[in-house]
Amino acid sequence: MTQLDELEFENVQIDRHGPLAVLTVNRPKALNALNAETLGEISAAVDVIVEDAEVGALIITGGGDRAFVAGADITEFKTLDGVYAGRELSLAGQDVMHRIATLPIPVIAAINGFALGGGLELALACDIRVASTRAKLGLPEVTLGLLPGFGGTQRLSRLIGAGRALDLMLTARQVGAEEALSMGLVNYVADDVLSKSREVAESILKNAPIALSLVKEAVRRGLDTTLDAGLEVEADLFGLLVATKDFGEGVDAFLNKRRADFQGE
Ligand SMILES: C/C=C/C(=O)SCCNC(=O)CCNC(=O)[C@H](O)C(C)(C)COP(=O)(O)OP(=O)(O)OC[C@H]1O[C@@H](n2cnc3c(N)ncnc32)[C@H](O)[C@@H]1OP(=O)(O)O
Repeated sequence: MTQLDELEFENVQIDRHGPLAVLTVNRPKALNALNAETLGEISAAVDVIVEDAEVGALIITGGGDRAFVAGADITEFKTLDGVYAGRELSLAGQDVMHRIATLPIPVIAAINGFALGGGLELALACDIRVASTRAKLGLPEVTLGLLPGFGGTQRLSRLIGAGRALDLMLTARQVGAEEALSMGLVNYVADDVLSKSREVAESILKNAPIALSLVKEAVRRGLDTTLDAGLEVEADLFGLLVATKDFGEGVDAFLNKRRADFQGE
């Protein structure tokens, strides 16, 4: 099995800091635009991260000091011909975003600059978004005669509501970090986005890992169904957690006024 530390890619860099992995999309000359190679590398990296029991949280960020990710690589659009090729590109991008969204560990987008088009869609696939004060976020696909095809039409509407999402998608305007915060598009704004993301990750990592994973699952599955069905999912997952050793540890730690030592069991 490939180890995380052994991975070597052209456009993606993985760093490990104990239980925290940092995935950097690293094509600064193209503002980290997602060409096919980079999408494939992100996907491969995520596959290895999911297998690595030592990794408890992931931060995704962009290389260089200007961009998180400035979208899908527009230079590759020139070779797109026809409905079928367009649909395949969209499905391929959606698949990568889905892999990130369904990772069993918390994922934080450290948005260190432009997060446009597929770049914002990448951030939307993460659980928590931290934006730099210099960040610019938007879905400008209609300026190219496209729509956000890496999950943006669906995830943005679910996150901030259809009205706000349609405003961003139809005007193609870019919003700064403070406006993004006010509309719930990002969770935090910080000067040092990586350090803030690490701080958020560390506070998450104090908690029980299986509980974190099932919180994600409950929210994700609930968004795709009715309230009644979502409440069923919640009760099922709650039941599973009550059967974990970590639940016993958490309750015992509370009652004995000590810090819990969760093992992910
Ligand atoms: C399903 C998903 C669809 C999509 O994601 S569609 C794409 C959505 N994204 C966009 O439309 C954004 C495209 N980029 C821009 O509008 C601009 O860039 C910025 C506003 C982000 C920054 O502008 P400035 O400061 O003037 O920089 P610069 O000279 O345009 O960019 C530096 C280099 O980066 C390349 N680049 C930027 N974004 C992309 C991209 N999305 N695809 C391919 N290349 C990109 C440029 O071309 C250029 O390169 P060079 O130095 O060789 O001229």
